[in-house]
Amino acid sequence: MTQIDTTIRSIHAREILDSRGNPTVEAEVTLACGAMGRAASPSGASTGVHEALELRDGVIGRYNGKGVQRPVSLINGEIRDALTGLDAGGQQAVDEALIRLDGTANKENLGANSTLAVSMAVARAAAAAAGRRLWEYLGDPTEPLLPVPAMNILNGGVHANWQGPDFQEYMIAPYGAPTFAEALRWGAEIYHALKTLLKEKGYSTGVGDEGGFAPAVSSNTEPLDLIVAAIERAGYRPGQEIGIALDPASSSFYTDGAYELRTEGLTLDAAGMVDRYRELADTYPIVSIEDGLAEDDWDGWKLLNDAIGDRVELVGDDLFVTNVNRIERGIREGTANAVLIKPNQIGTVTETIAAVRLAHKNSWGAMVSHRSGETVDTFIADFTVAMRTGHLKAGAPARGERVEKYNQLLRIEEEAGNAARYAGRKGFIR
Ligand SMILES: C=C(OP(=O)(O)O)C(=O)O
Ligand SMILES: [Mg+2]
Repeated sequence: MTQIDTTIRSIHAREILDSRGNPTVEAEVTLACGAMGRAASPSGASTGVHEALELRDGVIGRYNGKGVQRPVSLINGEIRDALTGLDAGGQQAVDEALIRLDGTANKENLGANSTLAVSMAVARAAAAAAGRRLWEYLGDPTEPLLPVPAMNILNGGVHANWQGPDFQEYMIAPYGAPTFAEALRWGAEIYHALKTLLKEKGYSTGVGDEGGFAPAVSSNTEPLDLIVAAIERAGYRPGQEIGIALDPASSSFYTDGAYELRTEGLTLDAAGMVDRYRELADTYPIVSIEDGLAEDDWDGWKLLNDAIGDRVELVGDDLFVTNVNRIERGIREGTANAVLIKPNQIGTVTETIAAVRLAHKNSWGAMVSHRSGETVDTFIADFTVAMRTGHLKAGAPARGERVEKYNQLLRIEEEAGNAARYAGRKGFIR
């Protein structure tokens, strides 16, 4: 049998638009055997200061400085030159070449948007050459684990232009469903029930960046009451069948030791925020809180983990930025019990896998995540199944760039057939 030649023959990048109408980078990698992989980098709005650099042109004029001509020409130049001739089947070696070429800890020379698009496209091309689906190629095809979708049905913070609550994301997690397909259906039904409820109450049903509604509520708890009512109206049991996950994204309302809850006219310190979260966890079926404290408030995080870490998943996003060095510190100091996994925070598939593995090795949760600025790229859906993370967040069960991830998971569940398992409540480890 002739060996399939997976040598990288050509790499091409172009500028495309993301879901916010901002330019982003798409890369195509073609192999000697003719197989091709295409992938696009997403982009955050509430980005952590410790994330790897997202390289943009910075010149006012073209897309108001948000252009990506530089990353595009880096891929079509230096990156193509360095990677051409390497074996796409060796993902780690290809990613190491990217890391070496960049030469900084934070992808400051090439930009994580450049490296990630290429890294993901390499994996796709290699999977295509091997005649395997991406989730099979990236993981163990005999153990596909379909994640609980944490669906963001009510948007606040910067994702709603500060018109809604201070907390950025209110998500529903249908862990009681028997399959992923059912979980998605339940979520969509609750989304529609919430829309009806909002209309009845005279709220706007306009949506934020991730497709959730963005009503001008008067507190950060009102969305929780609305969501519990929507769950019940759709015929499901809050707590038993559907959990609630929060991402306050608190770095965005934190300055110098003070958390400013503008909606409620209240300023709290870390201990005040911890009391608040404890109360919320006592009152509502909250299974997960992401970025409850700010990105460098390690002491505040520890307080929170000591207070409710035994019963609520506490996920570090801006705190850990998918970076093994920061995750290691978190594990050492006991500041959280889970990590959010965003591939573009670190910039290669291999480094993203390392972050998931480190979390799992320490019995921490790993929740894979989209960005608020997305494309229809579905890499994270396959990645979640392959890494068996048990949960992922990809926005509302509405809007093309969000549902495309969920729709891909429907395809995967079907492809996996009898081998498919739905993570259910175990998707949230606590
Ligand atoms: C998805 C998120 O938002 P962004 O992409 O804007 O960082 C988040 O904070 O988890
Ligand atoms: Mg977050």
